[in-house]
Amino acid sequence: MLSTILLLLGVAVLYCSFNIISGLRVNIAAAKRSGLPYFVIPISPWNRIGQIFNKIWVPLFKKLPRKYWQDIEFILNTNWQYQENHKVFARLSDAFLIVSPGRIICFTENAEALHQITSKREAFPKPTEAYAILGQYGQNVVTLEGAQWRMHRKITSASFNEKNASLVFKESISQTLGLINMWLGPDGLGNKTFKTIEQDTASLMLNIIANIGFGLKILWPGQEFPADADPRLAKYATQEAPEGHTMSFVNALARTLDYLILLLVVPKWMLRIVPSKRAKVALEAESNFVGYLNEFLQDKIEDVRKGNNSEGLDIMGALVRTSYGDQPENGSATTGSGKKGPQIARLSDSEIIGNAFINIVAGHESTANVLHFAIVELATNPASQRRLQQDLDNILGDADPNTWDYDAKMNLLLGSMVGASINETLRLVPPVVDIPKMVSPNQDQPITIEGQKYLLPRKATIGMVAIASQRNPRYWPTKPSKISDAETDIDDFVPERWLQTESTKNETTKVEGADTEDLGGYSGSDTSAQLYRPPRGAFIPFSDGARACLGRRMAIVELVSALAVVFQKHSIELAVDEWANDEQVNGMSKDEKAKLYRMAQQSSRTTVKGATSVITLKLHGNQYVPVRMVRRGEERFVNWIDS
Ligand code: HEM
Repeated sequence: MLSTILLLLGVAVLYCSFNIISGLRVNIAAAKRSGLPYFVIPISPWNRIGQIFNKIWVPLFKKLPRKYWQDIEFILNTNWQYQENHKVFARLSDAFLIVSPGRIICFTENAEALHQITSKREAFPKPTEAYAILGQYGQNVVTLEGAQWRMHRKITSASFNEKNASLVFKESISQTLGLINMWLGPDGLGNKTFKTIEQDTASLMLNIIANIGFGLKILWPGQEFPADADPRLAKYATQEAPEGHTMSFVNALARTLDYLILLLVVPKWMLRIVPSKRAKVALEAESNFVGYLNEFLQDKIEDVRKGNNSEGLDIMGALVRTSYGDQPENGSATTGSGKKGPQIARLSDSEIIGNAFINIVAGHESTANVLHFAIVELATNPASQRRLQQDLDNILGDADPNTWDYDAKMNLLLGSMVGASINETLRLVPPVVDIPKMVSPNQDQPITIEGQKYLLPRKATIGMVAIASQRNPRYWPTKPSKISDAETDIDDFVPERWLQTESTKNETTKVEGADTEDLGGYSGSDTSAQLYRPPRGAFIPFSDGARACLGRRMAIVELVSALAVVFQKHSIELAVDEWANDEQVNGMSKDEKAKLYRMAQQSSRTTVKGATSVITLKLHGNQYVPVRMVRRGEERFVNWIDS
């Protein structure tokens, strides 16, 4: 008996070893054919099990002679895209392959290559398995490919139009005024240190998408539920758990997002039995959140059946109408099943919930991260903050934000330091650092870099390392760094670089076989015509092509309005409490204050460098940059530092 077990084990080990070795040989041969530099690694950096057992196999791998791992040591760090970014490509090549027995990954930061990849959706589709985490509550426009994706994209994109962008502008202004009230405190004077800027910007963006996208009114502390609002929506608004729930809607969503990976990776039955507080909170949050979404779905079905229409993007209404309305939504007409007559595409309830979930998540976390980093960077770089305020004075004067006109002001703001600061933040700390694609399984695909053709192996995964091309000095105007001994300021926050318009580097090469179908969503440029235009492919914080971000115009409008409202009448300063209290600061000379602020600037820059990418790039754990909001004219530092 024992010998049979041993024999079977031996055969299994031999079979696995054979598969590993032959897989590696096939992949190395394909990598050689590609013409790109390649590096061999025993376990793919995108292998989930490899990631979990990182601490075991990596030290073993490093026991091999240095020459086998020194070039690719960076890849063993899961946060390398943000920490190393362009430096890796400068050392290795604009595009290179990482070859393991199970997979080939092509990492590239080359703008020409990135432009070709995003322009040809069928040759370079999405590797849908990488999106499993976002499909937990139902398949949706982010997690699908092919004909199903096309159907979801057409249905969801209908709401993202320019008419709704002006509603987003209005709502963002009103919500940001609510946030400012909270930051200034009950006496309205501000100048108190707060450490919650990341959570607060997340609340702001959640309030905006919940209201404008779903008609849900979430309240700031001290606000009351409007008397004329639909009473069915009151339960989403409160900070307390309403009847039938053990957590408020906002809390359930925030905790579900915190534990999204845990909820995906660990089976539910295991989470139920393990004696862990995290597991308990994760399950409670998820059950509350899914409960809210289901109740919301039922309310919307009732509305659609009664013919009630909501204002705004009404994303849930658009989704529900495809399945429960008489008329299919724009573009959802055919599934191409080959039967006579057009087939009406209908989303299942789980797909409706999946798309609602993805729009709430995608619609608030990324935008909140960008606003958070933009405010922190402007506090860290007072000269840029002052220049931004000058532009705001010229464009808006001291007009009440509630009277700002979208058509008259939006383009002016986009072409000013406001647009420049948003772009610079997206360049340096984009929420998505590495956008995954793959080579179609049918055949190898050619790409051209500087006139040279390369052949990307079929089925290879692609990492479009946006954050590296966005820090490649070849594509950007630079000057010597003012804050470090680096040769250029490419890694520094310098929004002023966007104000240089004389560049001629922006000619776009025509991509042969590029997609031509209009699949909805905003098709204009991400950057204002008044600002620097980098070469196509070098600036892709929202990705590009048919699968570019659906919400990019909405995000830009939210960010422009929020920054304009915050800085029109207020300044943001880094808090210095760690080194001196208010009384000590008041007694300091200018030189002493400048020295003090330099310490805060240094500390802020170090904290921002510690951001990590878990779904999106942000400050995880207990990291934060403490700041103060003050009324303009009452600054202690930012009205003169670095002048
Ligand atoms: C600054 C804010 C944002 C950034 C940087 C951003 C970035 C991105 C990126 C890089 C992608 C492509 C992801 C991939 O291919 O894997 C994407 C897709 C998407 N984003 Fe955004 N996003 C932002 C805000 C928003 C907002 C506000 C919404 C909606 C309200 C939204 C909805 C979506 C959707 C639905 C997709 C999937 C599109 C498709 O695959 O067809 N995003 N976003």
